[in-house]
Amino acid sequence: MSTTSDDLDLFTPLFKYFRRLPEINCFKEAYSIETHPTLFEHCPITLTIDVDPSLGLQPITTWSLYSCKFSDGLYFLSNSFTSAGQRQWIDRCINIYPRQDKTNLGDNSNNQHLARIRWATLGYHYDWTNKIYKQGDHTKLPNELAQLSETIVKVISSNTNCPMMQPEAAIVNYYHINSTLCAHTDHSEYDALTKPLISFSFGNSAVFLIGGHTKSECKPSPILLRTGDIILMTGASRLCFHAIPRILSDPLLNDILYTNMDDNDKVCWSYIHDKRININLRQVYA
Ligand SMILES: O=C(O)CCC(=O)C(=O)O
Ligand SMILES: [Fe+2]
Repeated sequence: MSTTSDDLDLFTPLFKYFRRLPEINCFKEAYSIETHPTLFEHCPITLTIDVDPSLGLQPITTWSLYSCKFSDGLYFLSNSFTSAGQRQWIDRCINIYPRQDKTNLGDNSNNQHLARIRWATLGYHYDWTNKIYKQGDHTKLPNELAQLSETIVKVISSNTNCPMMQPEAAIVNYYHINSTLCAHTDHSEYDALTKPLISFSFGNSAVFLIGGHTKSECKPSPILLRTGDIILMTGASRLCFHAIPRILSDPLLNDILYTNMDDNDKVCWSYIHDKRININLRQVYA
């Protein structure tokens, strides 16, 4: 069968390109406010609400919100976490969230297998084999995670046309330096597909590729995600193909996160210094 231009896969070649590109070039070529300022449109934040100090966030006046001109409905938010706040979220992802049985390892209640953890699900658990959520397969979404995503979505939606979202399911992804995440869309949220998906990055950096609704619709755009960055997928971007072709070792990570380490910080640093953690949250039901 011949391949027509309509079904030409534009995603995989770029995935392979970033998979192999020297790290220094990844930092230059993946879009960031510093390297590609014209691709981001600054959205002034006008809402001021009291933010619970336990969420590890900076005052809202310091947050920088941008809409991404290369992907309709995609928002990028930086400068919203304090360093101590990021350390606290990394600590939870290392010491609390993986201690349960909904992980790639099954039961990890004693956290003995942390080095081999790849994902943990919270709230409604995603069934990776059948690509569904089940009403009965549910544990409580940790309060602090629900509060964090509600706070951020509230601020973003008050300044954009992004709808509000009730967080019901979270996936925590753990990446080693050589890990990748293949191209996919997140479409299992039944009747909540008009609701945004929010995604937090901690630890080392990543190249995040976002393309179209099919792999052939458009060439994907590469975004640089660093520790503390947040992206929100809403509107057209909510159902776009995306992937992580590359984790990048961030030379500044120690300075950003772990100056003056106490004993617990040392444990966290020994894990995160060569990893990246992503937490993403979705509404599942209407
Ligand atoms: O690690 C990331 O930034 C993306 C994760 C993701 O796309 C997913 O879990 O569905
Ligand atoms: Fe995804």
